[in-house]
Amino acid sequence: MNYFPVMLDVDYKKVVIVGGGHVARQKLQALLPTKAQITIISPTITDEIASYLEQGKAVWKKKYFEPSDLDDASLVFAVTDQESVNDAVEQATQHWQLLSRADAKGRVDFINPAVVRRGDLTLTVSTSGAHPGLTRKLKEDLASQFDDTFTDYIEFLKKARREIIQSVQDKNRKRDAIAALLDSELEMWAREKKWDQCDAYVQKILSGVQPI
Ligand SMILES: C[C@@]1(CC(=O)O)C2=NC(=C\c3[nH]c(c(CCC(=O)O)c3CC(=O)O)Cc3[nH]c(c(CC(=O)O)c3CCC(=O)O)/C=C3\N/C(=C\2)[C@@H](CCC(=O)O)[C@]3(C)CC(=O)O)/[C@H]1CCC(=O)O
Ligand SMILES: NC(=O)c1ccc[n+]([C@@H]2O[C@H](COP(=O)([O-])OP(=O)(O)OC[C@H]3O[C@@H](n4cnc5c(N)ncnc54)[C@H](O)[C@@H]3O)[C@@H](O)[C@H]2O)c1
Repeated sequence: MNYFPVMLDVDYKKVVIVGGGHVARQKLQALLPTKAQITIISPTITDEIASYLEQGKAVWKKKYFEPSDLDDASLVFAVTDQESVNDAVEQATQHWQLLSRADAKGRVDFINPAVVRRGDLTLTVSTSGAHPGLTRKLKEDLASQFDDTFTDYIEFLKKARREIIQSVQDKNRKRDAIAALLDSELEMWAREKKWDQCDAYVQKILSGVQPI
C-alpha cells in the first residue's frame, strides 16, 4: 500500500479516541505535543490515561460508543478491542472525517507512524502496516542515532536561517549562506552547545566572508 505521508496541524481540532486501553494510551501520547482537543469515549481507561486526564490533557466520557460522540471531530481513532464496536465507529464516521482503526480492518484513512521528536525535528517510521514491530525497532535505532543534542541543533539552525533570510537580500548569497549552515563542524559545535563558536560562524557568513 502506498500511503501519502503528511504532517497534520491538529491544534484546536476535535479528536475522538474510542477505547481506553493500551492502544488508546499510545494514540493519546502521540497527540500530547499538539494542542488538539482530545475526547476519550470508553467505559474504562488505563491508569496512565487517568493521570493524563488529571493533568487536563484530554476529556473522558465514561460510556459506550454512540454515533453522536463523533460530532465535529476531525480525527477519529477506533481503538477498542471489539471489532463490532470499531465497525460501528467506522459506520458513524462522515466522509470528511479521517478515521484510523487500530485493528487495520475496513476503512483506513490513515495509519500512525512511530515518531521521534527532537524539538522541531520530527522523524517518523512506517512499514505501511507490514510489521509494526519493525517500525518500533527502527524508531529506537533512530532515537539513539539522533540523540537529544539535535533539539538544540535544530533550534540553532532555525534561528540562524531566519537571521540570514532577514538580512541577506541577494538570492544566490542567501541560498549559499543557508547551505553553509549545514557545515559538519558547525553541527558539532551546536550539539556541544559551543554557542560562541556558532555565533561567530553565522556572523562570518552574514558579513560575506567564507567562515573557514
Ligand atoms: C507505530 C505504532 C504507532 C501507534 O500505535 O500509534 C503502530 N504500532 C505500534 C506498535 C505495535 N503494534 C503492534 C505491535 C505488536 C507486534 C505486531 O503485532 O506486529 C507493536 C510493537 C510494539 O508495541 O512493540 C500490533 C499491531 N499493530 C497493528 C495491528 C493490526 C494489524 O496489523 O492487523 C496489530 C496487531 C494487533 C493484534 O494482534 O490484535 C496495526 C497498526 N499499528 C500501527 C502503528 C499502524 C501501522 C504502523 C506501521 O506502518 O508499521 C497500524 C496499521 C494501524 C495504526 O494503529 O495506526 C506503534 C509503535 C510503537 C512505538 O512508537 O514504540
Ligand atoms: N495499532 C496498534 O499498535 C495495536 C497494537 C496492539 C493491538 N491493536 C489492536 O487494538 C485493539 C485494542 O487493543 P488494546 O490493547 O488497547 O485493548 P484493551 O483491551 O487494552 O482496550 C480496549 C478498550 O476498549 C474499550 N471498549 C470496549 N467496548 C467499548 C465500547 N462499546 N465503546 C467504547 N469503548 C469500548 C474498553 O473499555 C477498553 O478500554 C486490539 O484488539 C487490536 O486489534 C493495535
